[in-house]
Amino acid sequence: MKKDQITVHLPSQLAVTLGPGMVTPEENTVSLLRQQRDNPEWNASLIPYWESLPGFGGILTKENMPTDALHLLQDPVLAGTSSIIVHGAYTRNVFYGGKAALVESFVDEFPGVTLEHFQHLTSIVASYAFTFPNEDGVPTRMLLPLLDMLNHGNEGTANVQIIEADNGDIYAYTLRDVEAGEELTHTYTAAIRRNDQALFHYGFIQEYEPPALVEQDLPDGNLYDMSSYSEEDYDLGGRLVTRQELQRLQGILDSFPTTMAQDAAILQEEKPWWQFWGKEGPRNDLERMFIQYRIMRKQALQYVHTKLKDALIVSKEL
Ligand SMILES: C[S@@+](CC[C@H](N)C(=O)[O-])C[C@H]1O[C@@H](n2cnc3c(N)ncnc32)[C@H](O)[C@@H]1O
Repeated sequence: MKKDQITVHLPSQLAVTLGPGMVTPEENTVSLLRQQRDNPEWNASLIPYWESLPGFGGILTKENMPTDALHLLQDPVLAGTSSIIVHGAYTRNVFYGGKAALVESFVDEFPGVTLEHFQHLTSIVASYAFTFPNEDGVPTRMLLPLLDMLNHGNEGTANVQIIEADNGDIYAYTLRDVEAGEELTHTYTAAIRRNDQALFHYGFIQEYEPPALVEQDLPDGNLYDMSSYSEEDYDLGGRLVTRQELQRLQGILDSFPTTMAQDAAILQEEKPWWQFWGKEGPRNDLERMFIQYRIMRKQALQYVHTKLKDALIVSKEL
């Protein structure tokens, strides 16, 4: 396909509107469940779409990620008090009626919808939905069949862009020429190029060359916003080329309980089936990813630390 060609055209009536984009995915999920219950014909017409979505365990995000292995991340932010645990608790809290403004009792309003079902659906809403303005210009979250089959590609790599036309129809069009057989990807948000954000919001991580710092390791980084700093600020003459910054990075590196070599060895370990509650050694793909996450994080810190040290030596500050 050539650049600027339409790869998918989704008529507006096929969009599943979930409500305002600025509320929590839990609220959007309650709205989805109500629509499914109140419009059985519409719901039935979408069965092929519902069936195309991942089943239990097929998607793990901050809403439904198991917490017993979070320590493997060696990441007090992701596994700490402001993060995956808190988000999981919020989702459960909504289900158990702790947010009565959303739903007083799931059991009464949605008999048959289990906590597991609600967590799973919320995770899908959080990681599959798009936000576009509705006819009044209000940012609105919606599920877009077909278009949500596209994986994320970082800026510069992604080959399609998704836009909403004035009539509400949604299009994916090519950003460059695309070879036959090439996977189509679009950039969900620029922030996903940082692995803590990718893991938190979408349940995956990516390898980079050169390695990329996670968001929270940049001086003003956090899980919700892009930091105003980047690795280029560690280049010679860059605004992060200071001895204090070198110490800050060293402090983070020193805080890890294992080295990269130890992590690599742990990743290779086969966990005997009887050692289920052992301290280390991955038991499944999720645990493997958690250990890979901490390895990639350390690689990036080490890479940037070396680059910064070299810049300080060249500029005679060290
Ligand atoms: C909107 S869905 C994309 C379609 C999904 N892969 C599927 O088969 O249904 C978003 C989810 O796909 C996965 N995903 C998207 N981009 C990815 C990528 N670049 N690498 C790995 N997984 C990705 C993540 O699980 C993410 O939460």
